Amino acid sequence: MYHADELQQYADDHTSPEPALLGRLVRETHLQTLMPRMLSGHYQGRLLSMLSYMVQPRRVLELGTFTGYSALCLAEGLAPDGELHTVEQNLELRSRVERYVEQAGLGGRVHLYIGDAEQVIPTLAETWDMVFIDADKIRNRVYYELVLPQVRAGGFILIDNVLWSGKALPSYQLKAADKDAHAVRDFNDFVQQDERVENVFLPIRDGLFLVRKR
Ligand SMILES: C[S@@+](CC[C@H](N)C(=O)[O-])C[C@H]1O[C@@H](n2cnc3c(N)ncnc32)[C@H](O)[C@@H]1O
Repeated sequence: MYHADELQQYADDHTSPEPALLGRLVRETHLQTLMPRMLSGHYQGRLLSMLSYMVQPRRVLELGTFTGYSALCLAEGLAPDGELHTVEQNLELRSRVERYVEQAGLGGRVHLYIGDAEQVIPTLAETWDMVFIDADKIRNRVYYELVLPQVRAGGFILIDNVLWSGKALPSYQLKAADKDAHAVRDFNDFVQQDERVENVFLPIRDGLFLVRKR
């Protein structure tokens, strides 16, 4: 048998390197933000990029931009006329995201909205090929129900942190007051019985749900 850390190291070592621009963004995020571990990082970022190249989406929606790491990854595989729309509630993150979007040559194709995702989603009159839900986990279900009608049949919703540091697992003794963890568990169980979609739970990093609208 092998240790989980060794497995992750091996997977990292056999995954294409992080583009230099993203490496700079990671460094800046660590130096200048309070919770740098929120960004997707090398391994999951390369997976998001790969999924984007596979789908070649025309319209991507992201909820929870943070410093823009996953947005840049998801934008890599956009169709030639594709656009990524990303929503972030923290105004202080705006200038950095916009700077990196420009440096990535994605100006005009990545649209950042500053505001609460629940308020912004209904204002976006788009049909999404791909949605990445990575904001406040307690509202995963709210976001899922808001975006699902806007996702095209056969389109994808990805949801991050569905393991919630292992607290999603039934053997973990959850405190009644741990509302985030209960919400993540309830959401995961809900998706599993939702006949509108097909789903695969990937136990990578902090858990990534792949959901396809039927
Ligand atoms: C886990 S981080 C996103 C990480 C980013 N997707 C990445 O992989 O690099 C979550 C972000 O969601 C934002 N957020 C939390 N609640 C939100 C809300 N209601 N509406 C919009 N953004 C929100 C937070 O400010 C934070 O920047």
